[in-house]
Amino acid sequence: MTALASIRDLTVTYRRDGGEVAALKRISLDIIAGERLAIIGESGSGKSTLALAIAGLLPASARIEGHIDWFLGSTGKAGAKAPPSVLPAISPSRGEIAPSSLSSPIANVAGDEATAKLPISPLEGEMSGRTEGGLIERNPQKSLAKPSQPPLGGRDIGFVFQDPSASLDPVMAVGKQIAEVARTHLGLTWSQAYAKAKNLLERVRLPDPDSALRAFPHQLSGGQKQRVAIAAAIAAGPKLLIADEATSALDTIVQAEIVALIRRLVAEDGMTLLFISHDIALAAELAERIAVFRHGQLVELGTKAQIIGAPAQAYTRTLLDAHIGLDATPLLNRAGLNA
Ligand SMILES: Nc1ncnc2c1ncn2[C@@H]1O[C@H](COP(=O)(O)OP(=O)(O)OP(=O)(O)O)[C@@H](O)[C@H]1O
Repeated sequence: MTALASIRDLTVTYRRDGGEVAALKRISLDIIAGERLAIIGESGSGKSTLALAIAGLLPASARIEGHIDWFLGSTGKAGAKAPPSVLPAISPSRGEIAPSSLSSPIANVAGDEATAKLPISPLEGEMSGRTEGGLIERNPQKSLAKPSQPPLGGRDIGFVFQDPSASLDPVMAVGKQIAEVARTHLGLTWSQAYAKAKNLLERVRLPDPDSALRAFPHQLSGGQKQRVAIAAAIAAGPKLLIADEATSALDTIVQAEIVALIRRLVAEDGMTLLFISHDIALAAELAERIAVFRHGQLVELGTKAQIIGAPAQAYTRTLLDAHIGLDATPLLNRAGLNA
């Protein structure tokens, strides 16, 4: 097992109303290549902040300490020639990956500088010497590989947000939105990119992909829009797919269908999945490992069986106890649901 990303001592502090909010406190965590890792915790525990930090999408108001080493590997595209712009029509304010994410501000560099850390904070050199707080992963994956170049948002990392309406351009046909990602990152012609978009719409099981290509987001249901957002997120063949509360805005049946869809696509494309949810039952349906966050700290990390069957922390037990229906038949196992 090798790490895709190795997060060390990650601390994120937001400036707000003249004060500071510590959103993440010295998080150390490996994301293993090919795994499905769920991040769970109550509202405000820092889950989204972690996702944004990994994707290099934190706002300028965030102070970042610590570092993330990436190991995109030989099949990684870190060395590939990157086009100058990424998803030009999609802005971070609408919840998508933007040109600012061309490289993570918290990542190491390769080559001779492989062990050097990039400046990680607007207030440079703020590596904390504190040791208290946060759970350090017991058996972090020791990777002998040199860190690779930081990932390119939209190409190496696909991001699916909670609200598909906010992440899709309302005045652009969905086919073009997907094709644009493929064209930008894979260097395809428009006609090749549209063919890819159609194939992706088929893969995410949108009915009538030919007409769906020409549809605008408002003509689609919430679940269909999320399928389009997922298609756009995977259009460039990212190694890591981050789904941040990607099903929370959907009703329970559609939620289960989208979870099933994500699981299928991740398996088909060999992606690593970071699935962020406040819903421990949903996370348990999808994840192989679960990391439990509370108040910006990683309080427990283990396999699904460990976390669900024998949680070590009282907080994890509370989360489990609070979840009515965890023992019920998982929605995904019920008949009639389509991925
Ligand atoms: N842009 C921001 N500016 C200031 N504070 C922020 C910002 N984003 C998040 N926070 C604060 O950081 C803390 C962690 O927030 P975060 O959104 O990461 O938690 P979360 O676990 O994803 O919560 P939720 O499930 O409600 O989305 C919270 O106290 C939140 O208010």
